[in-house]
Amino acid sequence: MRIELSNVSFLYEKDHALRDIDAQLPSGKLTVLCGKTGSGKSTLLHLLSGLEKPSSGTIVYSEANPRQRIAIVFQAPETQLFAGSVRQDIEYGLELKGIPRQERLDRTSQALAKVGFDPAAILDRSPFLLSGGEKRRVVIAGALALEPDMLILDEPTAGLDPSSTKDLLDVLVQLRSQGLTIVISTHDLETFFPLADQVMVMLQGRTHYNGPARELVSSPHILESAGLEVPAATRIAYRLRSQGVPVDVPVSMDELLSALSAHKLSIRRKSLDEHPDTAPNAESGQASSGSGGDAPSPWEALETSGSLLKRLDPRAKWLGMVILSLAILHTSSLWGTLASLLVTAVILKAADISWRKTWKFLSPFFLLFIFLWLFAAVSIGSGDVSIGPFGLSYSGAIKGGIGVFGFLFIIALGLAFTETTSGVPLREGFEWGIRPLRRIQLPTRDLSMAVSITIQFVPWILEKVGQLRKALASRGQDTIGMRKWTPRQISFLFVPLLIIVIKMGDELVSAIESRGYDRQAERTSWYKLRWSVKDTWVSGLVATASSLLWWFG
Ligand SMILES: Nc1ncnc2c1ncn2[C@@H]1O[C@H](COP(=O)(O)OP(=O)(O)OP(=O)(O)O)[C@@H](O)[C@H]1O
Repeated sequence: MRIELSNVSFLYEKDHALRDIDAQLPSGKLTVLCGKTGSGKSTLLHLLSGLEKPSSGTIVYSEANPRQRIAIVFQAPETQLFAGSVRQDIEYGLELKGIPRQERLDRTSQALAKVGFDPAAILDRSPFLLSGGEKRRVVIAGALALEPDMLILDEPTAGLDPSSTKDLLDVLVQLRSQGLTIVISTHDLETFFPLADQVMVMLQGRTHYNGPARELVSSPHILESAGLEVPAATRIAYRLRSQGVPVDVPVSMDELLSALSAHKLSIRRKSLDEHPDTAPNAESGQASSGSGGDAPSPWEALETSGSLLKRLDPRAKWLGMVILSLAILHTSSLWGTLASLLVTAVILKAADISWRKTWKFLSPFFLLFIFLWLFAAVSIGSGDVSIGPFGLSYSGAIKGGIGVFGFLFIIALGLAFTETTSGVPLREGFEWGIRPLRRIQLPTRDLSMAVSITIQFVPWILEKVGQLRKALASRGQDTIGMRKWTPRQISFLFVPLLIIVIKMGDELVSAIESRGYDRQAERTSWYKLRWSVKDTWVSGLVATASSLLWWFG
């Protein structure tokens, strides 16, 4: 499959992740995509696979139905495994395509063999209990079982040991020789340059270079100006050339070694003092001590810039959040709901959060809230309108609607709060608020830590849900919206999500313990709470708005 991109740009919210990309990905070739972190590689892969649409520009595929013909393997393999056994996991995509049972099993076994497994030994194992390298190969087998025309791999060697990496490279070389078009995003230039038919270097969302790897290593300044390290073999070759050894610039260490075998090298020993590279670096000895004197802590530096809400003292935000939430919950009229909507909108604007982001954040709650709304409006037997055995009451519908919208506004306020307050200020502010409870022996410090971690977990979990949805969609689901998903597919989201959350919780506990967390010991805070005039003004405004809502809403 051949792909042609013309003038392709992509925006997340308001920020450009890709700008004006023009490129061709030739059929049956292996293209390596590299660039510094954040340069737009993963975004480009999502566009190529059809999981995202360009904000502008066009992507033309040489075949019809590209979504069905392109398989993508994302960065973290654990986000793509969801079934109880390796076999079920790989067969999932085939089931969606309506492939009969026996053919499914044959294709699954063949795909597992292609990535170096003994199918009989692994088919019934739980994918969650495999090692990182094995999980990655199972995910690739799942992609290959779909018999795609193009395979896209995002960081396939990250976290793999050298022998697993070599196994993976052998698989890729074999697949390319069978005509598969392969696109790989990677930071591992040493490993993939020797394989690449074409290299695309990304820089700040643009194509910085597009051409053969050999030309790229012949002009190492291109890699350097993109913030990438020139591969070791290339650097050694340049050093040798500068010292009079006539070697061609290689794309791999093997190539360099075989070029060197033609030369008789005599290595002159230099004393250490002659080496500028090994001279002690006076500046490096002056690393910052961390105590920093009056220098602001990392959190303080972060929170003195950005939106108005970001610059407020966390105590002002906690107070505002609590009194506004109480006032919103107290409203009982449609006017009160409209006023709450207005206040929430103003706060979201002050937090610089777009409507699109708010909508995306709230949408997972809609189903639950519609159910709660119906629950408030519908009763058995009585009501203003009868539908079979059920009755619909207008007053119940209005009361339920007011309550449901109130909760949605409070969740949106929570979004504004967590988006503008990082972990430490959030915890310090909360701890300050509940400090009086220490007198009744309440463990306020543990409580504030638990609350701050839990609050920060919410956006993280939503992001994981998004990744899992994309992983399922990449197996052949036609839409990445939730509406066309069956309950079984939705249930597939929960097992891996639960595993990810439990694993994250476990790692968090180990991290806290390994840092010597002692509940009794006094703590030195990195972050100083500072109340300013602006906090007083904003708190006054929020208190006035909350009082008006309370009395007139
Ligand atoms: N879901 C998102 N919402 C908002 N911005 C995003 C999102 N995902 C990525 N970005 C931004 O888009 C830009 C490109 O990100 P992308 O993940 O494509 O880079 P990358 O080159 O793949 O990075 P890495 O090598 O670290 O994986 C970055 O500035 C990133 O912060």
